[in-house]
Amino acid sequence: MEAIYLIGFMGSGKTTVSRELARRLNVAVYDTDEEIIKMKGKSINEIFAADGEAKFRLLESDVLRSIPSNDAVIATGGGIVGLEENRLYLKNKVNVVYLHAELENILERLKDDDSRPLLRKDKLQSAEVLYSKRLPLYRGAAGIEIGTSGKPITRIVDDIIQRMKK
Ligand SMILES: Nc1ncnc2c1ncn2[C@@H]1O[C@H](COP(=O)(O)OP(=O)(O)OP(=O)(O)O)[C@@H](O)[C@H]1O
Ligand SMILES: O=C(O)C1=C[C@@H](O)[C@@H](O)[C@H](O)C1
Ligand SMILES: [Mg+2]
Repeated sequence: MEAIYLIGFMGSGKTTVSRELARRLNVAVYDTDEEIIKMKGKSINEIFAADGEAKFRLLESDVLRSIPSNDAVIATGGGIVGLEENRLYLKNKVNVVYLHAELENILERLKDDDSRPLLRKDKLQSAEVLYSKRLPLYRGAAGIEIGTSGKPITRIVDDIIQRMKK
């Protein structure tokens, strides 16, 4: 099976959906954020604070390329589409799924979660700017778009399985 790459904004459900989707398809699951956390032995907040976002992006790009592109579901970080080299890498993959959620839903999902350095409470205005900037990048990189607002995880997984190419 060609790997399924999940892309989308923070809180769109990539990590949550990837686990259930991999379980259903009986394949391995990877998460670029988790791989980076394991590699560095630090949280994303700590990596951003100590090394800066640019360094994190380089690591993320390396990690994306190190993950097998067969028999796997891959949850990516919300900012993976920031670098052109990653957009081009994903463009060549068959199953790139953009999980779409309205910003309003995202902020509600993440209101008690402070693990994302680019979505701090004092930065909500910039979240809107980032969301608008990223939207066309996700849509440009993905061959499949799945709406997630108001949908339970099992339904999102069903929708992906129905639309994936083998
Ligand atoms: N369809 C959904 N309905 C309701 N809550 C959801 C849905 N999808 C995800 N969530 C919740 O939103 C939160 C964030 O989800 P998750 O960590 O999977 O997002 P993510 O896309 O991996 O974000 P990031 O880019 O920051 O890694 C979790 O608490 C999760 O339970
Ligand atoms: O959207 C983003 O830029 C990010 C999303 C998360 O998955 C993490 O990769 C990190 O918090 C940055
Ligand atoms: Mg995630």
